[in-house]
Amino acid sequence: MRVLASAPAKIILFGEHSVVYGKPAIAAAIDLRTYVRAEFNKNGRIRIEAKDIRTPGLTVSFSEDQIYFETDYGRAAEVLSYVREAINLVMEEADKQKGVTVSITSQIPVGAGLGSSAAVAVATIGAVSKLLNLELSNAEIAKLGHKVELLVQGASSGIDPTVSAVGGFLYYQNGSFESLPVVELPIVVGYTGSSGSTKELVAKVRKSFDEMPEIIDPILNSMGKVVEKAKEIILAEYDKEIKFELLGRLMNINHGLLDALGVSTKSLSDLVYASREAGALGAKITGAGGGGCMYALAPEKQSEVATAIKIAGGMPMITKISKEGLRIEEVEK
Ligand SMILES: Nc1ncnc2c1ncn2[C@@H]1O[C@H](COP(=O)(O)OP(=O)(O)OP(=O)(O)O)[C@@H](O)[C@H]1O
Ligand SMILES: C[C@@](O)(CCO)CC(=O)[O-]
Ligand SMILES: [Mg+2]
Repeated sequence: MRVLASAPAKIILFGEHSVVYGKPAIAAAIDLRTYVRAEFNKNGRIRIEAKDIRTPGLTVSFSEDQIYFETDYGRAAEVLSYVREAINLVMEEADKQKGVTVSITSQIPVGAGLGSSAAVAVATIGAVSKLLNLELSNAEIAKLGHKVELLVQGASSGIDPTVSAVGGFLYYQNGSFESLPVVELPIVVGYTGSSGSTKELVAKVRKSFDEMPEIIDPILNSMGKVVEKAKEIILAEYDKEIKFELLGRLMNINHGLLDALGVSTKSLSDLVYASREAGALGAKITGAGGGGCMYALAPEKQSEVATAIKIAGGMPMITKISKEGLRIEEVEK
């Protein structure tokens, strides 16, 4: 038997980082996907084929007629830890230990704030649980995805695996979520081309919080307030124009607060300011930061903002919200 599952990337519209401290956040699944194929194998081992992930810790040295490869196996194995933990949790849940081969292909840039870790965990849990005949709802898969992120990262709010499993537009707080009506947002995502590790960025914010709680706590509280206000605006019966203008202002405030937490970089802020100058109503980091992506809200200015992002050295992506979360694509008996 073979199963192919897929799960989407996400953008965090408002509230990354503060969501780890129990504040609310708003996120949407987008139309970039990670595909995971799972099948039984005969050798009884877990085999992971990650087709588009770079191997860290690889050193190659050349002499005239020979090539030497040295691998830091610890670092190479670490990169697959989201997939390994996802497979282990499903096997524990099913109370079965089987030889399974998992093969991954992904459209989502890695470490770029678009939830590649959550998508790979959710698609793996989806494919392997179907293979083992375990009937799990998408909400249960989201919980297992959250466990995977906690095991690998040490800290995670759970918003990324939840939005990847459930899809659509979500308001999330402390493990509970509410689906919001899908507003077609005219956004442009800008990718700096560099990456940041969520585990390290969440740890960096934690360190500042522990060292200067009297300064960091009010910033996190403000972020929570920005999210509450954004939800109010999304649900209000305003004209689109007013809605976008207000949401744009809140995005700019949220970006400033993220910068104050120390998770922006020069290239991220360059893309943010270039987008605003090209007519975006708002622009901010999306995801953990430290590199990766920002997004801009640019009604009727999407192509101007995309060009400005390109000129500022980034890679623009015009994406749509994906109503669908985890999807079982194929089951071959
Ligand atoms: N296609 C893939 N195959 C295997 N592992 C992957 C794949 N994509 C992502 N990962 C895992 O996820 C890690 C990146 O996760 P990380 O949480 O740091 O960034 P992100 O999820 O892309 O961004 P964010 O968490 O800010 O949304 C990679 O180092 C790797 O361990
Ligand atoms: C930085 C963070 O808030 C979002 C990463 O996409 C981490 C988390 O919520 O687990
Ligand atoms: Mg992640």
